[in-house]
Amino acid sequence: MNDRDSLVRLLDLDDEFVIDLKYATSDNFTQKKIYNSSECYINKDTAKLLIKAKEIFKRDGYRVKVWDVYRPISAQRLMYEIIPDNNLVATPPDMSKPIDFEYSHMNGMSVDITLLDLDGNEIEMPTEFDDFTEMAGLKCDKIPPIAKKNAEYLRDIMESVGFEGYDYEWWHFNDITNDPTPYSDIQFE
Ligand SMILES: C[C@@H](N)C(=O)N[C@H](C)C(=O)O
Ligand SMILES: [Zn+2]
Repeated sequence: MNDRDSLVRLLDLDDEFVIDLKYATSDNFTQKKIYNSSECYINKDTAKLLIKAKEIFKRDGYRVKVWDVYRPISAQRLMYEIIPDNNLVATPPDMSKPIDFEYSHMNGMSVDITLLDLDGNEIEMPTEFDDFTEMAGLKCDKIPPIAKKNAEYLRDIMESVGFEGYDYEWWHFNDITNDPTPYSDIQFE
């Protein structure tokens, strides 16, 4: 299987997700459009977990909005040049050396998501997407109670299906269930 074969277009598997790929617009922290396509691609096994979570959210009266999943290595490099802090933007790999692959956006195994109510409004969360302040971490004691409760609910459901939440960003989840596939640099058109 080549790198491309492990990725699928999320909406081809399930059309109930709301896709709002921020990096396909200039409305993101880089202030540049860094993806050519606004389609969301994801590792096909990670997609199964995300669909499982979506079913639970749906039962509870929410929809899932997806801000980012697969991210080409070159996009990761560009982001890291702007914020060179591995806690906030993962350090891009040196592909000339042997690598132990992990879950990552660069193999479509990390997802950045939030929840919408049934009217399509984002529910209250601790911060906006890619707000790189301490408020984005669920351990921050300044988060308003409703936002904290919502973000903990999001995390608890995601963890119940096989993702792991991330201490620095309430919206980011890693697939810790499936074997990591290689990173790739595919620009979807
Ligand atoms: C940039 C932000 N949305 C994000 O995904 N950060 C994590 C740490 C990453 O780059 O993998
Ligand atoms: Zn992320």
